Amino acid sequence: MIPPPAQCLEEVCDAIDEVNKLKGTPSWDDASTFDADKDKTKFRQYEDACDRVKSFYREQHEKQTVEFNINVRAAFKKTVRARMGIWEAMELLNTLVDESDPDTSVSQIEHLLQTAEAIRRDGKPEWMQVAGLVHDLGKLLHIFGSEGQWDVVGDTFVVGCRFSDKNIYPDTFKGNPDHYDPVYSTEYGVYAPHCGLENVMLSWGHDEYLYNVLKNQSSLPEDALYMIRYHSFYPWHREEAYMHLTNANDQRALEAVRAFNPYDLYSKSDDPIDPEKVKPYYQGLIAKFFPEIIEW
Ligand SMILES: O[C@H]1[C@H](O)[C@@H](O)[C@H](O)[C@@H](O)[C@H]1O
Ligand SMILES: [Fe+2]
Ligand SMILES: [Fe+2]
Repeated sequence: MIPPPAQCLEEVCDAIDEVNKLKGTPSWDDASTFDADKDKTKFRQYEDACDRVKSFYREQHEKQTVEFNINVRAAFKKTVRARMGIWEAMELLNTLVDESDPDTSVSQIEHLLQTAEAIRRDGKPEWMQVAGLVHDLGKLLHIFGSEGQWDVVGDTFVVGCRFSDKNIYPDTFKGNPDHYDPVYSTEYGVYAPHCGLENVMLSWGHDEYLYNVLKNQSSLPEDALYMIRYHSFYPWHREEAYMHLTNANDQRALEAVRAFNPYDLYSKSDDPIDPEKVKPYYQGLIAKFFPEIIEW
């Protein structure tokens, strides 16, 4: 049945939800029941974090300049770092211990599987399970030869305009030369008001890298790519910083990322998973959304 023409914004939104339901794209209103029983005060306690986490962020906040971000993107485009499939990439990543993360001591493959399994248990669509499965694979950058962990892991933020004090450890940006730049230190910096996040340079790391690798090498829907690209952008998706740079399209992205976040964060306390047990299931999903070999 063709729905009657919509009268107002609310009806337009309802109509979009209706179409999405038909397509199997979830509406994010009924996002997650998964985090209800989690004690959220146990996660992301940066004030109480160990020195490893604090010094990680000091270094990252001092070194992620506009200049670095322009150069690293140019270098990214020049080469293919490796050729391999998704599962192989997950196994390779397993050697990394993330210095920025106060909440997980499990290996990276386990974190990916815990995220995917939590999404699966909640009855979410296959593409979202896959987003969970791969979302941190960008951390491979560290194995391919990044400068350190500061250009791979951790929360992301905008470069090219004033650093928001909603970032964690905001004082540490005083060590970043951009903090004193006459343009980069202003509210809008190099950006026009509401230019949209796609036109904004986020600090370089596993989100930006993986998004760029997968956008042309998967059949994942746009919402999955938003989840990958913005999952570490806590100052935005949790603290609502940088809203002066977003446009209407980013609203959809925000809903998708917020729907994804509890699975990423709160599954860190779930029971361990044996990769071999779930491998056949996820290899089936991988085959649906990715070519056998990815150019990393
Ligand atoms: O420490 C964590 C970790 O590196 C995650 O992979 C990233 O997405 C988070 O934003 C960050 O806080
Ligand atoms: Fe991540
Ligand atoms: Fe994660």
